Amino acid sequence: MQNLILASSSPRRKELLENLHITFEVSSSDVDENFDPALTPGEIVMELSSRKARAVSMKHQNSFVIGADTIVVLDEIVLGKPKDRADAYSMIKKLSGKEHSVYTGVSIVAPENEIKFYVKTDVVFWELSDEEINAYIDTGEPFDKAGAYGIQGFGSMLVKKIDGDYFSVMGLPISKTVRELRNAGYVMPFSK
Ligand SMILES: Cc1cn([C@H]2C[C@H](O)[C@@H](COP(=O)(O)OP(=O)(O)OP(=O)(O)O)O2)c(=O)[nH]c1=O
Repeated sequence: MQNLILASSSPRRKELLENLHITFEVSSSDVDENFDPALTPGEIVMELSSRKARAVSMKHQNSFVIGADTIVVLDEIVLGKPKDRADAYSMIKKLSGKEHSVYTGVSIVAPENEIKFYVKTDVVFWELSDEEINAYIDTGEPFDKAGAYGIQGFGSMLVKKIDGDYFSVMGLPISKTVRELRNAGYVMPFSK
């Protein structure tokens, strides 16, 4: 029986994997999320996802461990999670009326190998009034999310257009993740 572990504290990533009705454990560990500013966005999210997966893999040998990391990039500036309300306001204000890219990196540490990849999705926000931005922050939704919004919640109202993978914006490109899990040697049981 192969053991699958999601190395993440994100409820969204857990939900996306649960949709497949496969058995897995959740185990996360704190890793240093600082990165070399010379890296490209794709390299950043692959490096951070790999740190998360490798940290958990050290405690669970012979398992398939999935780590992921999501960032928002606007005009080459990386937006992570907002520190406070003012930071959330400033991020959403910058995103208003513009296109940005969401990068999610995934790393699968398998017993024999490690596979890393990233998915880039372009998202366009409506032009937002200060009132709309403040009302959105009042929902409390921005605080644990890269770019200070969640496309799957109230944040869906901010989004005019998306080009790419919706699930990747939510935090895990589930379809490509499954394909790469198979490539890493994991046998997908399509049972309930
Ligand atoms: C842009 C966007 C991000 N997010 C979330 C996905 C991630 O959970 C979070 C980015 O932070 P991450 O550091 O990628 O992940 P995390 O700290 O939530 O969880 P862990 O490191 O334990 O895996 O932002 C959404 O839920 N919806 C969105 O639309």
